[in-house]
Amino acid sequence: MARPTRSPPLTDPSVGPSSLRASLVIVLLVLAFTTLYTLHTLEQVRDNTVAELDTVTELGEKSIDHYLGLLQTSLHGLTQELQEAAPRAGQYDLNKVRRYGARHPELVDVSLIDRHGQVLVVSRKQADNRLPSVGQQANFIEARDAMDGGVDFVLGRPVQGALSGRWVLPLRYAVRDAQGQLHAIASAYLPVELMQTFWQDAPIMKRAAIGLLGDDGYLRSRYPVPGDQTPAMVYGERRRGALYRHLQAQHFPQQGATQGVNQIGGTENLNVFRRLTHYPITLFITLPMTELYRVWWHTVRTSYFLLALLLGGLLLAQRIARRRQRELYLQQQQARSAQTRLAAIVESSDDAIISHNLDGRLKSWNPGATRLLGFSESQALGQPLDLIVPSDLAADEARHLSRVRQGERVERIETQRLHRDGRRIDVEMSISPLCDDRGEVQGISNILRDITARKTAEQAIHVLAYFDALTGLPNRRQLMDRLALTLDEAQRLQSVGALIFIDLDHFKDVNDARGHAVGDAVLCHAAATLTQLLRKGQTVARLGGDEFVVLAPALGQDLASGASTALRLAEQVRNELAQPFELDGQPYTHSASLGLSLFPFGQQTPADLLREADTAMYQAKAAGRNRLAFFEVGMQTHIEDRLALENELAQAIPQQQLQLHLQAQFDAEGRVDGAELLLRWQHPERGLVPPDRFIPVAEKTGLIIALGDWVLQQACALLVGLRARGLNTPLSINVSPRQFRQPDFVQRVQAVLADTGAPGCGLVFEVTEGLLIDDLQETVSRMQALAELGIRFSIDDFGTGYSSLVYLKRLPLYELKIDRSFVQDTPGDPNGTAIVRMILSMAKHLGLRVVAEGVETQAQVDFLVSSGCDALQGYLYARPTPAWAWLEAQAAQPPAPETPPETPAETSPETAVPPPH
Ligand SMILES: Nc1nc2c(ncn2[C@@H]2O[C@H](COP(=O)(O)OP(=O)(O)OP(=O)(O)O)[C@@H](O)[C@H]2O)c(=O)[nH]1
Repeated sequence: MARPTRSPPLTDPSVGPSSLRASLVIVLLVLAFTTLYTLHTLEQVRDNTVAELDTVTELGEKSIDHYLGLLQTSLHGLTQELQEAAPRAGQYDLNKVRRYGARHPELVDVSLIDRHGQVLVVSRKQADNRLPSVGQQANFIEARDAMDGGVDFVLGRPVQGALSGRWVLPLRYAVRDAQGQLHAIASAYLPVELMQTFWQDAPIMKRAAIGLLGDDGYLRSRYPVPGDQTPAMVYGERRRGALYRHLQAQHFPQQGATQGVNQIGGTENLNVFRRLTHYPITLFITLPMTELYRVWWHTVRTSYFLLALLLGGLLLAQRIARRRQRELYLQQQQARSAQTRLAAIVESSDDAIISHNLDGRLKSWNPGATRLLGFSESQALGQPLDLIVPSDLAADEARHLSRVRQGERVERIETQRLHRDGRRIDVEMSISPLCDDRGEVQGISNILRDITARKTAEQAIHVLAYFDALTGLPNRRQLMDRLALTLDEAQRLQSVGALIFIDLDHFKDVNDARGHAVGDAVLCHAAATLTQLLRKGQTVARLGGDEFVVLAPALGQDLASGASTALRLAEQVRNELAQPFELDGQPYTHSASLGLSLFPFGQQTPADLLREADTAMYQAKAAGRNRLAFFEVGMQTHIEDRLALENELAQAIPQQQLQLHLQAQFDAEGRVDGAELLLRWQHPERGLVPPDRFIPVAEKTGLIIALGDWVLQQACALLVGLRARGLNTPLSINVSPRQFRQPDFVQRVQAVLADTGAPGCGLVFEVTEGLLIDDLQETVSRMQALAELGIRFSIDDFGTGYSSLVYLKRLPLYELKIDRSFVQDTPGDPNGTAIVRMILSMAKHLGLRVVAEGVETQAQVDFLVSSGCDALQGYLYARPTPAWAWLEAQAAQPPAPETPPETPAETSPETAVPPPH
């Protein structure tokens, strides 16, 4: 494992200056943008408003200028009329003034005033007919001064009528003499309300006001007049507000706009103005800035709303991003500290913690791994995993790794790893996948724990628990375990095994005479001797003291064969133990008594079996020691006898103890129609051994092959003898399945026929139905091969096996032999009779000859002959006779005998029974 390196400390980006800076930048940007936008839009709104109001002032100026022009022209007309009609200066036709006043009802008090201010005439009738003087009135004086300066028309500042109390605009026109000197002034008053009607329909904005401001600083008109202002306040005072100050300062410019605090209302207003073309008056529209702002707000509020949304969104996004960063920071911090902790744990762990990539190259290696496996980190890293995996465990390892590659974990398995010095170390191993963020397996980690000490302890415990300390052999516990398993298996497979209980004879004496140590050595020697005798699957155990047990399973498939093998094994054990040996140069001999029990029997338990063998061993001790005893009563004798028979049968052929007997078969007329050869064993001590005793032994031991060959030889020789004597009697011999199935059976038969010169057609091979069951195909082809040599086939003991027309049809058969058990049942037993009839009918149907075996009574003969049986064989006709003697007897008889042959001297009395007719 690479050493943990100190990583630079993590800083929380969500609380750092950069985060604050980011927020600040956003806010500043938005503020800057907002300001610029505000200024820009405000300016736009202002420009638009100014443009809009300017259009209105332009129109207003034209119409008011025109209107005043009309008034001026009208008054000019009056003055011309007065001048032209005056015979001399000052002698004016005052009626013209009155008539003019009557024609212009919109004008209040049309009058003519002399230059001193004395009213000469006034259009409106005065109550007392007195004409006042206005010579002291400021606006008269101002007008006269202006007219003296050459101005003809003066639109004076508003005044309140002395009589009407109405505020009016004085219009004055100069009446001059022939020299152009001012002589009189024609006056008319225009009510300010009349002027206001001009503006009522003007397209100006709500809360805006429109008006006319004279260069003298007095308003000529204003619409509307705010409710808190009296006409005197509006028209009677000289203006001091921003507009007038601006006009004054700018020397009354033609047009323009200015902003400032208004005198009326005291509000900050935008003033747009245009000077009348022909009069010293400026038309203005004044609009409170609040109205402008309102319009501006109306224009921009959607944008501000969107902007606010944007800002809110940005701040929210930034807040979320900050939170994310914080979470990430915390996660990283946790991961970092977990990593540090893990690295420390890995570093200090006693376990080997290693990892490798998917190609099996080692990627990390902790000090624990160095301690456990001897390789330093630098020696191990980059090396293949095989460095530490024993080659015989590579397949296991590959299996584990393929599971881990699928994402599984392999937990706490016990295995071994290679140390640098080549030792194998027992380890407990857990393997886990190392996955990337997406869960893909990128590597594999191994945690290896040294379990050598535990294994050694387990081993020691196991040895103590299951092995005998002195001899190292399995002890009683282990024996009982194995016995239980073996017994189960034997019961399942139905194979016979044996348990041999061995107790050394007089072992106590060894201890007493030579000491315990020598006694121990003797026990070890016995253990070694027994171990050497063991075959695969067999167990020898020491129960304690001088008691040993040999467990030998699967000695045979049946009791007889199992028992005889067990007996041989036990004899061998006894023999070997009885062999003299040396200990420290001293010769020793000892013997042992053996008890033998076979299994499985019924519900035998391991304890039963051990007790039985023990009991048998005590019998052996009681019988004089150095011997063996079977637990089963009578079995020993039986087995011993059978073993002896096996040995003796092997000698029977070379010692010419076998004989061939012959039993003739007769046809319905009592003529010899054939003969069956029967094997007899004439034992020197046992006398005549019956075939049912030695044939099974021969079958089991394989001696049947040799016996079969001998019989075939003899039969052929006999056949040749018969033919030499002019007899064609066919001879039947029994062929055992084992003999028939020899791979070279056909060749052997062929060779014997050739050797002896016997004709194949003189031989009938009797086979049992059992032969036909296994591998029918092979049987058929072999029979056909033999049939080609002329040999015919007969099914022996027909009816006791698996009769089936299927195979009967397929076989090259010559005859069927009805088993004696059915023949004996005829004609009395209806079942037997029915079976025999059925066989006869079937044989007839298949065209086969039928021979009835075991015919003993005339009633049977009568039944069989009447039922169509072809040949009869049995004691009623002839007992088995030594074959060569029979041959001689046959040769001596005249040919074509009508009656069955006389039985030879040694035959039984039954053979003398007269033949059936
Ligand atoms: N040397 C030695 N002797 C042992 C050990 N365990 C038991 N013995 C002795 O073995 C002897 C067993 O004797 P037995 O089998 O009862 O009697 P025996 O002398 O063999 O006589 P038989 O069995 O009747 O032929 C006893 O004297 C035990 O003390 C051992 O581990 N070592």
